[in-house]
Amino acid sequence: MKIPAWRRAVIKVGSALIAPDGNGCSSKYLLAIARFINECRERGQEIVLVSSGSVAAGRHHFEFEHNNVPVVLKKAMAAVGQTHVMESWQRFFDFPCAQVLMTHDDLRDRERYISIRNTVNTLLEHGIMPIANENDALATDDLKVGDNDNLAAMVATVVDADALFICSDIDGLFDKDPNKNKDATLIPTVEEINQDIYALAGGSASAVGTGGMRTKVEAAEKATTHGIDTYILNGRKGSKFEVLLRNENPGTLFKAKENPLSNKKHWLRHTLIAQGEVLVDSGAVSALRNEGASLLSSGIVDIQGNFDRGDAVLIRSAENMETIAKGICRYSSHELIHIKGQSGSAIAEAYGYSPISEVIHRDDLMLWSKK
Ligand SMILES: Nc1ncnc2c1ncn2[C@@H]1O[C@H](COP(=O)(O)OP(=O)(O)O)[C@@H](O)[C@H]1O
Ligand SMILES: N[C@@H](CCC(=O)OP(=O)(O)O)C(=O)O
Repeated sequence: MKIPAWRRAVIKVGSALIAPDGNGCSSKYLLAIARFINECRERGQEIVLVSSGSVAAGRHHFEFEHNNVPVVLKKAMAAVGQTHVMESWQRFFDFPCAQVLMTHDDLRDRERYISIRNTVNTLLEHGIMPIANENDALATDDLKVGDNDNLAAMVATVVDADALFICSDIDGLFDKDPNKNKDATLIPTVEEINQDIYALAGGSASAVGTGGMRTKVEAAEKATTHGIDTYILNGRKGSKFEVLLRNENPGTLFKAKENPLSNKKHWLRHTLIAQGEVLVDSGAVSALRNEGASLLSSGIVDIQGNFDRGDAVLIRSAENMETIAKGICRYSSHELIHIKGQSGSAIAEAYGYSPISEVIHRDDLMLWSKK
């Protein structure tokens, strides 16, 4: 069966392919990937590469105890390794490549998110191939995406790709970890990513990989809800790229959702991290779910966590703790403690000012589907 046609794709290449020995870059597996990229470009298709490997490529410059690499050393490895990663890729191409480094902090800020999109689009318009990676040399844990599978899915949504190819050291998603189970079988197509699919996905077995299959399924969920077909394929096998060039499924295809989320709703759902929780009463739950209403202060029962104005929060039912929605809150947690449960007029009377009545405006709110 033929796979859906695509015009713009993100290809994610893991560390195990770039630095298979965990010590410097190797062209062993990159040649076949580069050939595929060249062929796609000749066909008029656009490619954005998300390349891991900066830490693995920079390791050999440092001395360290193998099981205990300090974070500061990893960042230094990434800084020097990133130049090797770029050099490695550029050698294969007659067209220029451009380095685009980002952190999660850049993606959750709406202006910087749009700025990344504009830069990448401009590079593509000029025939330059963007090569993205996390800015590991600078980012601290709370500013990071942390793995390049999720980063690649975010990049794919930023640039409105039609396809995401995750090249790994394994043929695709199996019904159990094939590195531990000889009888594992490949799942060629996933229509719906649910808890059963997550339950199959284990961690990484390699010394250089991050996240294993779990982060790949998370990435597939992010991308497919944006309408992007997502594939996991074995980047160690050059034949898999020939399969792709014949428009056939090279591994596991996670099918794109037919009714993708809008750009802003997707960003809210999959990129922003909730900084706290707002517990609401049953009236508010019903107004949010059934009437398309904004969240007003009168429906708020309790607040959990510390957050600032403009942070994302989860809205949960105080009755059964079910998550109802995620939204951008116009008040800080400290402000909400004072105005929770009160109507606009009561607040005006008590405090002598008229607050904005919507704590979370409808346009800044993303409903969860009902259990
Ligand atoms: N159900 C599964 N199907 C396939 N691979 C799995 C599964 N569960 C865990 N894995 C592991 O995930 C690994 C791929 O992830 P990872 O090592 O992070 O690679 P990469 O560097 O390409 O991101 C596989 O080699 C395999 O050991
Ligand atoms: N940003 C890191 C890679 C993180 C990562 O997800 O690695 P991998 O699982 O090999 O794709 C680096 O360049 O070393």
